[in-house]
Amino acid sequence: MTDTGVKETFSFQTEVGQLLDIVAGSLYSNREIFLRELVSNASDACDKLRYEALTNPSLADTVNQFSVSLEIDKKAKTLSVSDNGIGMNHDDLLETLGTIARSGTGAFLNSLKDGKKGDLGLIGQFGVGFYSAFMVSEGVEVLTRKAGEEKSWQWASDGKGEFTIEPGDRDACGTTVVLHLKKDAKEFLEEARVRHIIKTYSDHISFPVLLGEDTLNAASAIWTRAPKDVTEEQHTEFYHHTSHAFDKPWLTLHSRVEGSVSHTSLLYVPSTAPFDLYDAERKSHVKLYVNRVFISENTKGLVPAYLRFLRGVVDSEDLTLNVSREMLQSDPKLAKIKTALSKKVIWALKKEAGKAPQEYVDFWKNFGAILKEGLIEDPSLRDRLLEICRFSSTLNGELTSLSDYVGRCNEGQDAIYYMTGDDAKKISQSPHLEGFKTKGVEVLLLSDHVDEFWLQHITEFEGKTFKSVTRGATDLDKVSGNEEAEGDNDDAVSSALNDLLIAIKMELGGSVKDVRPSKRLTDSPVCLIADDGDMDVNMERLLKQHGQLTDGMPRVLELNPDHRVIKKMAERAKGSDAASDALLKDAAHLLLDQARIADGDAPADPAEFGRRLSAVMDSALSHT
Ligand SMILES: Nc1ncnc2c1ncn2[C@@H]1O[C@H](COP(=O)(O)OP(=O)(O)OP(=O)(O)O)[C@@H](O)[C@H]1O
Repeated sequence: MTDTGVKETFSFQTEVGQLLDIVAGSLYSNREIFLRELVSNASDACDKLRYEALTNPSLADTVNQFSVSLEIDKKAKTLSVSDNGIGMNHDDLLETLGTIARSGTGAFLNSLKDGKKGDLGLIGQFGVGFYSAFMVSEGVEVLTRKAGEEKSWQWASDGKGEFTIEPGDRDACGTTVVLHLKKDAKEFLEEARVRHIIKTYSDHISFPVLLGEDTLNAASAIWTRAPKDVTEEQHTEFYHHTSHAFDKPWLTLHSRVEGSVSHTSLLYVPSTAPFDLYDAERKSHVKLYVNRVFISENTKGLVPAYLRFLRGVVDSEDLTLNVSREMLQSDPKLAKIKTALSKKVIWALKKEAGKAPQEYVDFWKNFGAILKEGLIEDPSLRDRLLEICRFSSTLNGELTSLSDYVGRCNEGQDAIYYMTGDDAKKISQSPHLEGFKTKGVEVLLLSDHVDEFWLQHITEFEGKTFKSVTRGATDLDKVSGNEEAEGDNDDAVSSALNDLLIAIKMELGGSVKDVRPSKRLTDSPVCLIADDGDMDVNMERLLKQHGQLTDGMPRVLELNPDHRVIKKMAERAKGSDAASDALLKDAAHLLLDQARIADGDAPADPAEFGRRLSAVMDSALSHT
């Protein structure tokens, strides 16, 4: 849309309208945060201009001493926030101050839609940026001029559905936001109140925040201060500012590296999972600064995708300032910083896991699935990552490390047994685990999608191979365990079962790869397994879900020789002509469907399944 030079009226995007209704009507107790949001925007605008001016020489003379100025006018009952940053033109105003810019706001609205209406505490959790001005204002004006452009603009709204844009009058680039305070918000005309708010929430802003002649904040980039000089509160505020988060950082890593690529990093691990963690883009959120000049929010190549939960900043004086963001991404120095950061973070997590194991479990529940992507993507740090991984297992409800698992291995056990699936609880009840449980052999229960994939890359840990309990033969015989778990004698089993195995195999034909006696079952009659070298059952399910596979491969059906049903069927198969025994044939199909159902799949042919079930029940009832 282009400007007409006169006053134009626009409607807010529907979502903004909804948001403003909530914001304006809210009695949100923490409403002073509007000032933090406006100062934060002003500081971002200064950062943006400082960066633009680096690559655009025509902007050089717009770069002054950057600052954010507050002005209180008691008579007019206004509070203004001004900056000499990048400013906005007509299109910017339309695009940004009328629509939802920050993704967190969208998430906030969605959460209200999800039935949590009235839970206004969430405003604090998500932050609503510029629109929070309407918590305290009956009207807001924005006077702005974009750096490098001649025209100025005035945006105005009472927050009731519409806003206007008209030509304005401003002689330098930057933005002034004027708040016409509501009657119940006069406290924000008090200097002492304003000073206190800035000190509390905006002390970390690296530009001076001025009230008259006074600078209200420390005005030095927080990461440049000595770690011991930064308080926990200051970290929390900076974390909120830099990552638009509203929880507390779980872990703060502040350090300086001197060397071929010197850099300072101030990184935070959130205590709650950010909402975009599983977005397909897998964006990093660590800000890059070169010599205190803000370069970019999501620099590719600075932080590996598997550490995308990190927030904070990295500042290096050894990167070249006047190259484009794109060129910077392929700078080998950036790769060095990335490796150093990755090692540092993994090391710190390991330390934390040892120091506060319970808290580490909470961290793991939030970010473990993301961190495990590194097992695939970062072979150089794979071993260190494996050390800090935690897994559910059949031992108890607790998470375990691989070292602890290996420490508990039974005599003769040379494998780390695992089972993958969608849901840890469901997997834990799978028939495949019966033999392992009775024998007291621990099995890892892996329910993150990524598990199936890293297991393709990693075959062993501390000399023990990873082995799926749903694939290939079990080698449980070699493992010592609870005596009662030892199966019946094998020879007797094979002679009694042989005819049944052949009969079932003939009846099921190509729908199974083989039919074999099982060593992993104790309670259930059957289960399906993948043959050695075939794709694991869960992997096949995942690929099908993602449309990358249409037909699965036939599986091996394992029968429990000690199960009553199997024993009876074996007797029957011996005594009669199995090929013409309708009941035996139906039972063979039912067993296959039973195994499929136990895996969470549907019977191959539901109609036939129903018919066979009725036939078998009819027969059973007729004989009792
Ligand atoms: N003082 C300002 N100078 C220049 N642009 C501004 C200023 N204040 C706001 N804006 C523009 O308005 C947009 C919306 O601001 P808002 O605070 O609602 O969200 P945001 O700051 O973009 O959120 P996020 O920082 O999460 O991206 C900003 O992205 C920016 O483009």
